[in-house]
Amino acid sequence: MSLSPGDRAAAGLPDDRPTPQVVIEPDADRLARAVAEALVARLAAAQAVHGDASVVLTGGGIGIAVLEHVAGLVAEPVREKVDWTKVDVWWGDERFVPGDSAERNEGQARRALLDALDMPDFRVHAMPPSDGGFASPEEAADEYVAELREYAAEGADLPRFDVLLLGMGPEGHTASIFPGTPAVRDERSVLAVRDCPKPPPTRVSLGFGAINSAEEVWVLATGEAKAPAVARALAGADPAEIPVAGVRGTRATRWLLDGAAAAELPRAQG
Ligand SMILES: O=C(O)[C@H](O)[C@@H](O)[C@H](O)[C@H](O)COP(=O)(O)O
Repeated sequence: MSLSPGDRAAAGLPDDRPTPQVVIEPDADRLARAVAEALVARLAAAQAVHGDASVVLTGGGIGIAVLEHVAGLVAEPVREKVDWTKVDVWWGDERFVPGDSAERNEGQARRALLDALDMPDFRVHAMPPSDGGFASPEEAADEYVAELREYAAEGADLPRFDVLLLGMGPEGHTASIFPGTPAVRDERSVLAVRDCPKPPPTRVSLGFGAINSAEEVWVLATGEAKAPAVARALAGADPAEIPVAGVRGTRATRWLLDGAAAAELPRAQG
């Protein structure tokens, strides 16, 4: 019998998920290009098995750069094997600001890629904006819980996530789970986040339960400012202090780094 990671933890058993893999590209642009190619291949493979595919997007510089590179691949149809009408797009976190704000991860992703794809609206699962009919981030989080459930298999709360992309901050935050905040110990799949140290302060985020349900979790990091947190996370830091240390896919966890972000890893990893 195979136990879920949560059941294993409750039974005091060690985590049996695959060891994280580290991939290092020389610079941010080559990293974004390599991740874009890997993402297209992963989504095509998921469609070959399931008929459809799903990806969870992140905001942040490298997350959006990856989408721009995917848009470049889409423009080269010979290389592109994804049926974008059969890809569900979710978000790992979102800023609770008006829908037309430049701060929205959704808007950035639309401009970088989604607007260029022929995707049906029902496949694009943006987290609600502050002017979207939900008075608070708590209500917006509840709405996202309901949307996730609607796309889940019978009896489940979460749909299948084939790939979940995450950025990270220099202090180790990921999605909108920040060090030392209540979110690090919150079991719910979607969280309202207030007083976020990185502006804007009010956000909606997936929690660890939802993030770690993904088949593959890909952590993207570039630049020397991220190097200390990358090294601490991969050395097994407490997720309450370095939240990105707490992310794991059920089938794979990949740390996709540029040389600067990998600079403080021990030789065997870097
Ligand atoms: O809403 C956000 O701010 C992001 O989702 C956040 O988690 C981001 O991915 C990291 O802060 C990395 O951002 P950079 O790649 O821009 O450093």
